[in-house]
Amino acid sequence: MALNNKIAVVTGAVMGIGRAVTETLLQHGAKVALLDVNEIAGKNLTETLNQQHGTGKALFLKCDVQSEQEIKDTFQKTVETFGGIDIVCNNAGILNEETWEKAVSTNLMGVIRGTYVGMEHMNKLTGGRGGVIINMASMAGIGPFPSCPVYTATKHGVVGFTRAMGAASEASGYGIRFNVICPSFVQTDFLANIPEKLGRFSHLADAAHKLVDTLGILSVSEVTECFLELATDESKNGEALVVFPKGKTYAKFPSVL
Ligand SMILES: NC(=O)C1=CN([C@@H]2O[C@H](COP(=O)(O)OP(=O)(O)OC[C@H]3O[C@@H](n4cnc5c(N)ncnc54)[C@H](O)[C@@H]3O)[C@@H](O)[C@H]2O)C=CC1
Ligand SMILES: CCC(=O)/C=C/C=C\C[C@@H](O)/C=C/C=C/C=C\[C@@H](O)CCCC(=O)O
Repeated sequence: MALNNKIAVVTGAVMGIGRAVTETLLQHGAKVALLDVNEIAGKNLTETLNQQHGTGKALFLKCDVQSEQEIKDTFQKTVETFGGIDIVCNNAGILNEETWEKAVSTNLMGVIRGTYVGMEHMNKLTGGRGGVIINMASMAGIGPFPSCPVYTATKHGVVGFTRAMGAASEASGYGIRFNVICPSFVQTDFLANIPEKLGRFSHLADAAHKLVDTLGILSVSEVTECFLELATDESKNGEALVVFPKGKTYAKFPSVL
């Protein structure tokens, strides 16, 4: 699928990986709705992006992915502004083992909300034109991360949900591909103040930092390369693409049948 003239929604689009995905989409000729809770930074970034890529290419919409209504309203506004939705990147996520309910509501439920509302506009069975939904999980969605069990649970959930949606779409004829990206550590603000975010597991921060030293840290552009691959290769559906500084590979899962 070519990205030129496509319409994308990116959640958590104002910083880090989401910003990099947004900029990559714009560089490839797509229009992008940037959804984020950070309104000031979002409006400033969107003004800059429209100066760089042409007026009307980027649209900021304040949205907390914990709110079903805000997701519905901002996706609808995207359709009204740009004329449809072809690509959704459910990227917004947090790590906080103390306020773990918020992490579940953001990381897992936010992805489910964004997927289901995106489908309302994209599903070929209900008048949509199909497309691709790419969810942002983590290596912690593949292997258990001892310092953050709830974060691990949310990301395992995102991987399983996305793979199941890919299978459901193939069986149903939605015309939508569903894929998930599982990065190891990525150089963003997300990695700041980790011990405070680990709560009752803060005693495991040193081990986690040792893991960072062992695995290394990805740049956001290494993650956007994975996004581009999953977005444009129409053979990819139900895939989990794992990316480390040493390289990337499609996860293989045991068959239970
Ligand atoms: N940085 C890393 O080491 C890794 C990050 N990830 C995942 O990638 C995604 C993005 O992470 P980063 O860019 O590193 O984080 P970041 O903290 O740099 O950016 C996250 C963005 O999401 C927004 N956001 C947070 N909660 C939100 C909510 N409820 N509704 C809407 N927007 C919200 C923030 O305002 C921010 O703009 C997350 O899902 C994270 O779990 C996955 C693997 C590694
Ligand atoms: C200091 C870093 C930290 O404590 C938390 C980082 C949180 C966010 C980044 C996260 O999405 C990346 C996780 C990467 C995990 C890598 C490997 C896991 O599968 C843990 C494997 C542990 C093990 O098998 O020993």
